[in-house]
Amino acid sequence: MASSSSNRLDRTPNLRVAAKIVSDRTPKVRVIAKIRGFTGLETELPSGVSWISTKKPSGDASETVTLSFGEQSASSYDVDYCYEQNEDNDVIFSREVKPLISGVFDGCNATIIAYGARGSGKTAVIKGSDEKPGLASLAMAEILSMAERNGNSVTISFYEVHQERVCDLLDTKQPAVFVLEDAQGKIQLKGLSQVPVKSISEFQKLYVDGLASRKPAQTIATELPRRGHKGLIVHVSAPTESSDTNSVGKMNFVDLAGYEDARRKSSDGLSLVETCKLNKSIYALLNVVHALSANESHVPFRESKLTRILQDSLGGESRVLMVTCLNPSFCQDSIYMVSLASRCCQRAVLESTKKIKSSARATVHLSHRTQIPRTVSATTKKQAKSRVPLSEKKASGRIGSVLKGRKLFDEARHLTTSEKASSMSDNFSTVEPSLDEEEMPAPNVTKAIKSSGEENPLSEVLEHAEPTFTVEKGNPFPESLKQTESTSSVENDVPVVEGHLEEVNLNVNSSTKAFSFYKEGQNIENENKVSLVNGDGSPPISERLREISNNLKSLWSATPLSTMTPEQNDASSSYGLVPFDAMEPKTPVIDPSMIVKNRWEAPNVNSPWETFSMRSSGVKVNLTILFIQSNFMNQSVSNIILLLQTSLVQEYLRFLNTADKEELKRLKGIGEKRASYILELREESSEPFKSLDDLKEIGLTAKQVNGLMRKEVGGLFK
Ligand SMILES: Nc1ncnc2c1ncn2[C@@H]1O[C@H](COP(=O)(O)OP(=O)(O)OP(=O)(O)O)[C@@H](O)[C@H]1O
Repeated sequence: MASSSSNRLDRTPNLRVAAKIVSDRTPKVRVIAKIRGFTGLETELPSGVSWISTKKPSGDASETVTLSFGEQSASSYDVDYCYEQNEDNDVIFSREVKPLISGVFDGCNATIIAYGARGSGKTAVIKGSDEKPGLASLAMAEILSMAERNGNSVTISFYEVHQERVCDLLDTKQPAVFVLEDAQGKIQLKGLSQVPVKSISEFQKLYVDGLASRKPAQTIATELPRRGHKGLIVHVSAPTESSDTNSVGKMNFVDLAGYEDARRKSSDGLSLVETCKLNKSIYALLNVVHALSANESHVPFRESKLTRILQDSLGGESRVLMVTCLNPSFCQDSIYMVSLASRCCQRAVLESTKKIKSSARATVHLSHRTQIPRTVSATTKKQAKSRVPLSEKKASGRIGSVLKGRKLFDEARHLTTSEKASSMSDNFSTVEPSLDEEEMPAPNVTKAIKSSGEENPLSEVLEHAEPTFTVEKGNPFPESLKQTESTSSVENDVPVVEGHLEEVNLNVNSSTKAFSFYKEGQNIENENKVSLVNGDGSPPISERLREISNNLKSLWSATPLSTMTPEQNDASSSYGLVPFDAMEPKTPVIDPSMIVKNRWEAPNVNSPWETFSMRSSGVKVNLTILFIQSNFMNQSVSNIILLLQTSLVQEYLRFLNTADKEELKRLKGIGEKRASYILELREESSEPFKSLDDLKEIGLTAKQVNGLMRKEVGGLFK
């Protein structure tokens, strides 16, 4: 098997060249993606049509590849390389893994991590099958032959981390494995067996065949479904003069449990608590990889069992290969996983972004350690304390800039924007941008909802309706989106941990941001009603909504509604609306008595205020009709509503970019000070407000902006 792979490599000179390039320039962390092939149950798309498109600069494995999702490439993310459906494990092995093996024999540990959404092909990549051996088998064959040449010995350990408990998969009689740190800081896995391996068939027996028959005892006892992270350690040792061996290096293969949004019902019956724990450990690993990739001085290894186990194979001189596995058909979790993966390889991107931003605007703290507040109530108090007038904030530097920093993959992502701002403000000696009293409504007070289950903080799952959209698996462009009730975040006593802030560098356009932000606005009250720290490790509402909005945009183009002509378009005609592109809704064509016709055109409009009020009222009329009708109609209406809302946001931003001071003050929430400040920003840039995020520049948090927008459009967004 391995020899067939190496034969193939020998016959393919450019693979050898690629392998050399990788080995010469190999960074500490490399993030690649692999799109898995279609299974028999999935409908293959016609040739040339793909849900994921890849932009490879020159097809070279050494250059960054941009992955885009959906027909209109609504979301795109960079990774170091992407392997297509037709590229098998042996290609990945030759290019990515083989160059790391010689390093292992030189004492440089390596870790290969397959991660991604459920069913994205992680096991197929790591373990593989008889026909298509996985990276572990291919590497093992190479390691064994090198060991034979060099006189080294090889042993393997195989473990599973399940709900933060570690068990030995090669010796199921072992009750548990303990992760200990010795006086020298070396990690010891007490209770984990190391089994000598001399041939690939022995390895197959232990690892591939053995996996099925050596199910951990707990599973057999309880028959509960079990989803954990599986790790294989291949130890290479050198003989010593005594009978002992000296460890030379090791190679780890990790098949992470599939990520699944905790707010959806688990597809394999995992409880919410279990899914939360699992996701939390995925975030912990990503945090570590990000910190390593960004060369942070602090790497949060202690955040999970898995990162503890891998500590000496991730840190130091070790090399890490992240294989982001992608489902070939629509999968929202896949997009989310790629977005996180891409942050781990944004080394250069972050630097360049920093330069651009700092010249144009205020300095943004890109990497900063901070603490997550213990409880929500503590955060709220801090928030109240930190309010200072806008003028003072301005004097102390450009307000809101620091808000662009964002905690990476952990619990802080579950804080509302204002809380994030608050927690950051404490660290940056900056403040939560407040609303001037005379200008703005009093902020909502965050209520922490107490969990009645003392032992289990997640036992009382609140059933607030934060909508999530799910689509049928196997259909890359589902025609309808199904709205499901989902569980909310719940209060969890989050331990104080250290993490990293990075600049938000979501590769989405401004319209997308505006779009998603508005959706966020719909839920912000729900966010406020429940406690804000979610211990589940699942993404925050804003992040999820941003994804959802991206997906909606791409799905929109794939629905019959968007592709039909107006006459064919049942949905739009029955609602009295003409089809529109995302940013330019047109006048509805139904019942003239219900619709304000041609307000979009606004031929004799003279001022930005008139334009804004006419156009926005046009949208409001459409929205009103849709809201009335949507009680009876299918999900497509919701899509239209969202797009109309987006257009309203665009009008609002356009107004902020063009209105004079007096006109600005006509907006709710904009007073003398804020209007002056907007004009100042416009002196620096002709169009300072490209998305609602940019409103942070005038000291408004997401929640506050949402309040403003809701005031502007009345109750339409409730
Ligand atoms: N290259 C491929 N071509 C066709 N089918 C594949 C390919 N890779 C994986 N599959 C199939 O896709 C399904 C999911 O694969 P796999 O079990 O490897 O995913 P996973 O990410 O490990 O799943 P989980 O999240 O449940 O651990 C399996 O039925 C597998 O046979």
